[in-house]
Amino acid sequence: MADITISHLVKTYPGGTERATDDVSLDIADGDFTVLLGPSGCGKTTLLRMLAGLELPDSGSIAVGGKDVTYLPPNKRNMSMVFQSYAVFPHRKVRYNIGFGLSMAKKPKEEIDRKVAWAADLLQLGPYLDRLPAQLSGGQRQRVAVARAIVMDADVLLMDEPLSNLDALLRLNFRSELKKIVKDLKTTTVYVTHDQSEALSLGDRVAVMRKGQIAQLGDPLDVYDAPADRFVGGFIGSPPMNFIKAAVSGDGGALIVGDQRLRAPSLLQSYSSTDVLLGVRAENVAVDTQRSSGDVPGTVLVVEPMGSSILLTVEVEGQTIKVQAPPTFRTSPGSTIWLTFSPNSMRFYDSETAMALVAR
Ligand SMILES: Nc1ncnc2c1ncn2[C@@H]1O[C@H](COP(=O)(O)OP(=O)(O)OP(=O)(O)O)[C@@H](O)[C@H]1O
Repeated sequence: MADITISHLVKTYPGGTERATDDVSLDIADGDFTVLLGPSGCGKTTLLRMLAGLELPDSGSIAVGGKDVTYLPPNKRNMSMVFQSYAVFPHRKVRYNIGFGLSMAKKPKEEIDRKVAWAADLLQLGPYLDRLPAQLSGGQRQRVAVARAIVMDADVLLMDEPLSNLDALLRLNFRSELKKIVKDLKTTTVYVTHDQSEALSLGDRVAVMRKGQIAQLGDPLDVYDAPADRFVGGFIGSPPMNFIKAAVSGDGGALIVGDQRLRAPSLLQSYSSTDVLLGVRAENVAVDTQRSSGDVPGTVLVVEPMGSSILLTVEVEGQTIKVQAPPTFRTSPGSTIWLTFSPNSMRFYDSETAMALVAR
């Protein structure tokens, strides 16, 4: 069993004024693929490096399989790490690079050969085993780094932005390959990225980090569908979630957006006479050129055909939002269109704290 229990990890770098991780606690089940996601500087690499033993926390603890590893050196933790920079030895052949960790661990040659062949096969590196890294493409070099990590039979696989040096297409292809490989291996994996689409596609769970803390932890689709606060809604999704200033009527029955009154969901009944933020995803706004079927008028500012949809920038009651219209929808800048917010996909946030409203 290689479940991970992270408890109250605090880390401030020497000379730093802010905590790089600020009381982070996280439980990761055996075999789970957990993604740490967040903007630059939010502390995800620091958390990963503390898991690896490359940094020590000021306080808090890390247990793997029930064993406290907080202050163990990296080589005593049975973890493998894949870095963003590949970190392959340039003057050594692919074969040597993949088997490096096993050689260091003084494994028998026969075992090293067998595992290198297995990993090379899995990552389609068989034909390149006798090449030098410089004779490989970026994607192939990244595969070598992954192969080197998986031959180790580690309890935990740690990956720090492993796809960030690849171009967009390669990244997309390798992402799905990586997902399949890690799923087959069933190794507990912690993966750091600032790319929200990578987090959504790869993770069993995603921990969205902000300023050294976990802002939300959950199934990627749940986090996408119901962000815990405005920060998470704005960070996950492309385009980000729309946040529209609104108010609840005095009787709690209506949601007021500018001059428009919409039926308020039952959640809002206990928030009568309160200013709220309405959160709605671009794909959950229906559009029509006719008033009859729409609730709220908007003025089209920008029309961007995306192939499978049309992305509209629309001004609604003095606020700008993004709307994803079907590819057949025809409009032009300056036109008035009618919008309907799908009731089940409306989310509500406190207008001051920007935290999701809960039933009360
Ligand atoms: N070696 C270091 N010395 C001092 N401060 C550091 C060091 N490494 C990171 N920090 C600081 O700690 C905070 C968290 O950094 P960290 O690298 O963990 O963030 P991150 O989310 O991984 O960012 P990125 O995506 O840019 O790598 C930042 O404010 C950063 O400036």
